[in-house]
Amino acid sequence: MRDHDFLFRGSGDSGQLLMELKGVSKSLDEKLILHRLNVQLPRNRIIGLAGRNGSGKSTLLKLMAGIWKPDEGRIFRYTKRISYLMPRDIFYSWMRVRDAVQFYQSHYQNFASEKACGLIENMGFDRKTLLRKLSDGQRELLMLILVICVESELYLLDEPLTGADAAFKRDVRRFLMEYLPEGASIVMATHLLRDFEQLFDQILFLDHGKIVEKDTEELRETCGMSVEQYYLERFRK
Ligand SMILES: Nc1ncnc2c1ncn2[C@@H]1O[C@H](COP(=O)(O)OP(=O)(O)OP(=O)(O)O)[C@@H](O)[C@H]1O
Repeated sequence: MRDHDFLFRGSGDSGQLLMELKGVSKSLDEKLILHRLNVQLPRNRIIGLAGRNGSGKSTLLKLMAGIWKPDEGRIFRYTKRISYLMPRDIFYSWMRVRDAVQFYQSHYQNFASEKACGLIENMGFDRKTLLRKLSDGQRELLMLILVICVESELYLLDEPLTGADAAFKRDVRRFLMEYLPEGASIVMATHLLRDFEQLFDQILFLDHGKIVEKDTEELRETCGMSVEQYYLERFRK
């Protein structure tokens, strides 16, 4: 297997795949960001996406989401039910929690309103609160709840949590395990490897435009390393 190839072990059956990238390259402002990537996204996996600042994580997620097109190569999507959470939310500051819910209700046919309202209440949100009065962590959590409640098969999450405290992150891990629709997959770009590695089945590291894939269980068992330790070793230079 070439270093930049990510091939899910035992796969090859596109029926079990949600997406496949073949030879995908992308340049921005004439700078090569992603170079001939081969990526397969299977069902029922939580996949971390890691790499240094500027390594191309957001670029890759935008390509997967169909927001940007590759310069070279092809992306095969085997599902149309893809939800993308961008790193910054798009809501106006005059909006309240209930307006954000309504925005999702009116924009996404497959938005599970009842589930969203229940979760929002369970997580302690008041529907009347102005979004600008929420803390960064609360706002991130709200956006995550809304996006997970769009019933999808693939969730592309671009740094969903940056301002969350430890207890919050624990709640979010539980929330993702519990409320992710059956068989759905997540690709989550994050710098918070220590916080989320227990959640990840696999991890994709972006390194100089290429991808290195690791099975997290294998890393722990065979190499005796956590994802974060591996990352620090590999990206030391
Ligand atoms: N719209 C754009 N136009 C030109 N260059 C861009 C654009 N967006 C990103 N870039 C550049 O592409 C490279 C990859 O950016 P990207 O945002 O994908 O990285 P990232 O891994 O998500 O970074 P971070 O971890 O800091 O969020 C960076 O060098 C960035 O400056």
